[in-house]
Amino acid sequence: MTADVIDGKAFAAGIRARVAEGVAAFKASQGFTPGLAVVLVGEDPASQVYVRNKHRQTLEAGMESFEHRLPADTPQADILALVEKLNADPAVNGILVQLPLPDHVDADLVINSVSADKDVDGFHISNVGRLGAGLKAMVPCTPLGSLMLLRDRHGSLSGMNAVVLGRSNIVGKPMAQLLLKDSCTVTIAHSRTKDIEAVCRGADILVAAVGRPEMVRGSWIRPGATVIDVGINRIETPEGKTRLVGDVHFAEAMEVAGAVTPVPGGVGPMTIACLLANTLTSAHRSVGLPDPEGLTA
Ligand SMILES: NC(=O)C1=CN([C@@H]2O[C@H](COP(=O)(O)OP(=O)(O)OC[C@H]3O[C@@H](n4cnc5c(N)ncnc54)[C@H](OP(=O)(O)O)[C@@H]3O)[C@@H](O)[C@H]2O)C=CC1
Ligand SMILES: Nc1nc(=O)c2c([nH]1)NC[C@@H]1CN(c3ccc(C(=O)N[C@@H](CCC(=O)O)C(=O)O)cc3)C=[N+]21
Repeated sequence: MTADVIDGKAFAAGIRARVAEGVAAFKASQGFTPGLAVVLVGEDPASQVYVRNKHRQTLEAGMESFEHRLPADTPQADILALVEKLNADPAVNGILVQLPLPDHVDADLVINSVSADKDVDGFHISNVGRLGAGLKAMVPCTPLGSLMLLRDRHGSLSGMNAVVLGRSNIVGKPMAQLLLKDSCTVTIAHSRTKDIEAVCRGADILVAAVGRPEMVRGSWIRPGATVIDVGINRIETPEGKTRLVGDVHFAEAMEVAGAVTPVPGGVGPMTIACLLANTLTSAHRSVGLPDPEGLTA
């Protein structure tokens, strides 16, 4: 049997179209345009591509995009001063500080200096706490996008066994919180997990976010399971070129799973679409409008 390929690219385009409609309605009723500010420190080439894509898609959704590129040796105080300025700017509804930050910068300090209401990444400690406590929060984009794909496929996730591979603050932990909120039975596996293959084989839903190219083999997957591959790994081919692969061995997964997200074209585009969705949500909340329909967790 061959698994279904979950088309994250197409799904993300649909989300962006809905965001664009929401932005148009927001402008008409409120008389101003929602805006997203992105702060990039340093010249990491992968980050540059990603930031450029975000900029283009933000404009396509009808929002304002403010890019702030700072040199890698920018003092921490200057970064904090920029964030303060963006916090106070009424034209800015969402703020994203691209990670990783250079070593001389305290990333936690910078993340928590962003106003929690404008924290469209959902990384601020009060959003982390709010999500954990089941309160209204800004939800991290990658887990939110993954959840949307799962809900689209299954409707209700209630009672399903979900295994999240990876326990980072930006993907693994918030993913587990969202699955728990949707009444899955959630297991979080990580580098110290014993017999990780057997743990994964118990999953109806397997979310891989480890950053290890093709670590999840076909034998790790329960027949018919839904596999969400968050990993983005650039590897060298035998011909000396590079290509992107996920944390899941795609060809093997296709033989066993019920559905698999590809890399590229799976979770990645959903992350950016959810960033735009979160920015619209933040604009709604800033003026006391109800959350936009179908774009939140
Ligand atoms: N598609 C998208 O939009 C995004 C994709 N990514 C990608 O997702 C992947 C994960 O990112 P991120 O969460 O930031 O990564 P981190 O490096 O922060 O976390 C990786 C996690 O995987 C666990 N892990 C590492 N090696 C193993 C192993 N051999 N066995 C079991 N667990 C292991 C680590 O365990 P421990 O805690 O024990 O060390 C850790 O919890 C990366 O490929 C990244 O590029 C990230 C963000 C967005
Ligand atoms: N504050 C912050 N928030 C983030 O959300 C954040 C971050 N920092 N730092 C880096 C990671 C990584 N990330 C990706 C988003 C989209 C794609 C994406 O669109 N990928 C395309 C392909 C891209 C390509 O071809 O290189 C795809 O999978 O189809 C990838 C990676 C967000 N991150």
